[in-house]
Amino acid sequence: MKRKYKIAMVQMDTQNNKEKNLEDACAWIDEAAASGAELVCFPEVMNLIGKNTGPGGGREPIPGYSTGRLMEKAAEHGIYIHGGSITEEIPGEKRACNTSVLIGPDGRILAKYQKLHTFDITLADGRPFRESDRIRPGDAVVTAETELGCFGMSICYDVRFPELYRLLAIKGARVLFVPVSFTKETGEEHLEMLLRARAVENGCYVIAAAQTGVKPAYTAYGNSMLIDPWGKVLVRAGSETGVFYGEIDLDHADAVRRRMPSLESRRTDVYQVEEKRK
Ligand SMILES: O=C(O)CCC(=O)C(=O)O
Repeated sequence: MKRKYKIAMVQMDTQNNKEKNLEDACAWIDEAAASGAELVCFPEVMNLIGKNTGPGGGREPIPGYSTGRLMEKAAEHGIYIHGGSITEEIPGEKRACNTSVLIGPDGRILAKYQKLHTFDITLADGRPFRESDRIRPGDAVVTAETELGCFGMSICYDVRFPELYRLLAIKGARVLFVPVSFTKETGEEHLEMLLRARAVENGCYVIAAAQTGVKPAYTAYGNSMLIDPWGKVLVRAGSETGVFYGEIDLDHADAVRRRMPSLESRRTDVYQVEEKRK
């Protein structure tokens, strides 16, 4: 297993033109691979965000067109790609899923995760935001054992539910994916705090590749971040699009867990976080 490697986070301003979004994504993968990144990570709904795509619009099966493009690129460069998320068509279902894939260096999908917590809130200006109208939540906690270590999967609003990340850590995750498309208002107040908390409490790296720019329903916050297991912000983007590089060092992650053994000090005789469906 590789203990130290370079990663790339792609910060995107995904709009209502799937072909352009994917062309941009592929160009960024080429750039990241050329610079030696072994893992390239994308934000939530990386392939299409638009008014006219309609409720659950732009959905695709997985594997399908968008994931296929990423799979080809992973195989071409022999790298891992975390596909942020796309809207997944579920046969026979009215609603789609908000789904992440992790693709291995041979171009195959190693893990698939469907967002567990749908973002249903009233925005500060009074407008309702109801992701569950078009997105059916998933029902599985997903980790992936790879040559780069064990990854834990999650998406955006999930970051507000610490039990999920505790479970991911208990299942062995050392690096947590949190692809985001946070609203500017909640991002400014909460994103860094939530990402750092999930990193510190679980002794894990957190990779949060983000959407930026003005979308039909909200302005995305940007600020892609890589956080180390001690809670340090190693890399932080602003509101610009592009590729941001950082390093994962699993020996450092081990050292942090030795220094602060909170996972080991849990009182499972008094309380327990439990996975209900496997
Ligand atoms: O939790 C938040 O404040 C934002 C979440 C969000 O935008 C999402 O899950 O799509």
